Amino acid sequence: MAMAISTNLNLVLTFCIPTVLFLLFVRWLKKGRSLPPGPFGLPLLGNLPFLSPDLHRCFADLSRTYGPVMTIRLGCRPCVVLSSSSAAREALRDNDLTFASHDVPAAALAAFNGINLVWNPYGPVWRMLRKMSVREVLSASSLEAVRPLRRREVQRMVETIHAKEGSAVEVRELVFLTTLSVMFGMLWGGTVNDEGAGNEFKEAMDGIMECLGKANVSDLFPVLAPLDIQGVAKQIVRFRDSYFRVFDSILEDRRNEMDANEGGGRDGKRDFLQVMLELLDKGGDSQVPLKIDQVKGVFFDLVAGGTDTTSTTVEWAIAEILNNPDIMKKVQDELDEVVGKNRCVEESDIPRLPYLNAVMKEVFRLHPVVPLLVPYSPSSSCTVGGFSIPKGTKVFINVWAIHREPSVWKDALKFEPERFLSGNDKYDYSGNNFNYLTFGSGRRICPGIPLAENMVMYLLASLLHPFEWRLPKGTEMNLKEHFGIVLKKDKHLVAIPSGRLSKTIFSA
Ligand code: HEM
Repeated sequence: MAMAISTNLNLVLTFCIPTVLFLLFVRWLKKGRSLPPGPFGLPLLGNLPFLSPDLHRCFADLSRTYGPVMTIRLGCRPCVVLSSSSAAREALRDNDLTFASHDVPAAALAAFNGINLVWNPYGPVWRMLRKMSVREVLSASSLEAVRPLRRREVQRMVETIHAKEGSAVEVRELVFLTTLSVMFGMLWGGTVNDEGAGNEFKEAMDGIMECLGKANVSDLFPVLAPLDIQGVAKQIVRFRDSYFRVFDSILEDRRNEMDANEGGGRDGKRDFLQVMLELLDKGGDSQVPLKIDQVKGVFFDLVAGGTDTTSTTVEWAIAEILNNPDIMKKVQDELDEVVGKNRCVEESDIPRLPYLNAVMKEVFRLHPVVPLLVPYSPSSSCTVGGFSIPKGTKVFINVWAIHREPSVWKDALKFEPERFLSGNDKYDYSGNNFNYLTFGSGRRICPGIPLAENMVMYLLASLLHPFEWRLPKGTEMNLKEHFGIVLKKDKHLVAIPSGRLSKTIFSA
């Protein structure tokens, strides 16, 4: 009897399991048939074993074989990569409402479920949070109101560099701390240096960004997400909690100040924190209630979204300029002509620096720091390039590849700011020119464009007007990229500054 049961069990194991696996495989293949073409992958693992870590490059190479609308299987998940301007236009303009929500990675879901801007689905909460951020922080009038703050922080950076003349400086770190201070100042009047909050916040933010950048089994095999096999969800929640603690202490200080000033803000100013707290006390705007966690989520988005991107762009710019001495000379000649040698650059000089502006545009083209944008998740099935894309597919838009398309960009791989000097108007940041999409397009286009444009120009001018830069002896320029949510330099740029203007103008 026992032997008969064991034989039956063996039969089941020998025939049924392979049959079930085979049927699952056939279903998986059939399901994929209506999707755009793409490289053949392995069952379960998909194309994972064959992809290189530089996803933007790897996707660009594959799209030359499989076309501008291509399927890639990341583990169990079929994803679609769009690599041409016409495919991007079809998604982000012709199907803008369908492409109005981002795909939410498992780690982001664990830490920010519904509380921030980037990963909130399109709808009333997202609209309210975005409206608040633009109106109170990123609009022209809000930015104008904090011009002195940017001036103070940029001057601080210049002083720091003066103190380090002749020694090696890590450019990105300096610029990062400056942009972080600007963001802190704009949001709640803090700075990185004089508040203990600065370092703790930075640590928590770095931790969260690192977790978000990890290849997470939970994203590749969503059925396994509840197990959190690598512990990424657990880690990110720990970092988020430590960010929340920093925020709570800032909040408590502000509440105390408000009580002491009978509801008024710090020094009578209404910064973003103040506005959000007043709104919170009112219970939200007329349609949507606001929760304290959403205030924390949006703060995080603005700081994280504004600092890494800006400082990485400036680092790429200085690297390219150092690599092209002619361009360095043209930038400095323009600065000397417009600003002169007897005063510091001011923000008001920026509109009169067309060559530097062209340099910035060329950096945005050749080194778009968000190379695949923030991946999308179509809210219903749709058609792009004649292929159907099912609802909920993760869709990447390879801006990095679009910006290097040889039929659009002459000498596409060359760093050539001059291309933006004639016909400059053709390439702005509105997201209407689908050959040039550094800030994305459509409903999710970056809301920080005016600040980003202003900061990149002001920082570059303030690095290049007062200083000459050279590489440390025995080092060579390395323009290799390191793929991540933000496309960084593989090795951070280290350069040596030396003064080119009289120091007395900086103490004036
Ligand atoms: C060089 C600087 C910057 C670049 C290249 C950049 C690029 C981008 C890109 C590509 C997106 C995604 C767009 C899409 O999904 O189509 C984005 C979204 C976003 N950016 Fe920026 N950004 C920069 C600076 C800033 C700044 C300074 C802020 C604010 C302080 C900011 C805040 C945001 C936010 C909140 C989102 C999410 C918007 C949403 O989902 O509705 N960014 N950015």
